[in-house]
Amino acid sequence: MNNITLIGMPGAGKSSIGVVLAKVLGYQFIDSDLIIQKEEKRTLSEIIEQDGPEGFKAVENRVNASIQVENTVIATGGSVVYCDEAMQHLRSEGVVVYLKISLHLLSKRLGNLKGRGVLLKDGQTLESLYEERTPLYEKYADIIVDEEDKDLEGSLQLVLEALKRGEKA
Ligand SMILES: Nc1ncnc2c1ncn2[C@@H]1O[C@H](COP(=O)(O)OP(=O)(O)O)[C@@H](O)[C@H]1O
Ligand SMILES: O=C(O)C1=C[C@@H](OP(=O)(O)O)[C@@H](O)[C@H](O)C1
Ligand SMILES: [Mg+2]
Repeated sequence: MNNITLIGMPGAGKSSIGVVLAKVLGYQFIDSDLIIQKEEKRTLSEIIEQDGPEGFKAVENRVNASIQVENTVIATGGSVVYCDEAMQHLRSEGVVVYLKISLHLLSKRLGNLKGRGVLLKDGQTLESLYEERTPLYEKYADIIVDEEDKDLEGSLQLVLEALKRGEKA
């Protein structure tokens, strides 16, 4: 209960903002990507390579749906919004914050998508992935924080302010 779950595109800052957010609030921090790796005893890229995108989503759903923590900031992987059971669970255990970043900024921030292990269909562009996922992030978000063009500290402040206001999407 009382968890803060961060969702958003890969590179939006869920992992890097999440750990500092937890420090500021006196919360614990977990990154569900790291839990997946620990439980599977494989890296994310190994899981994607060996099990394919659908296999990875099944693992991602199972692991995220079984997270049991309190007063914890949870940084999820960008593809968790394909996992409805996991998202319903995370929503029931606290507030879900969508870290929104513009496609323009994201393209500048992200280098090699494949190298980062992003779940792309063959030939899919970042733009098409962004369009596919945006409605899903919006659907599951209680709060949407637009990072605009802030640095990490600036984005963190925006998240803290939004949480304080308790803005509902
Ligand atoms: N305003 C910002 N908010 C968050 N991260 C930022 C920001 N500006 C630059 N970055 C950089 O973008 C990257 C975000 O990566 P990461 O935290 O791994 O994202 P995610 O977990 O959402 O994939 C980091 O290298 C971080 O330093
Ligand atoms: O968006 C994606 O398809 C993915 C994002 C990654 O996490 P980050 O969002 O933390 O980069 C990781 O879960 C996996 O490689 C797939
Ligand atoms: Mg991350």
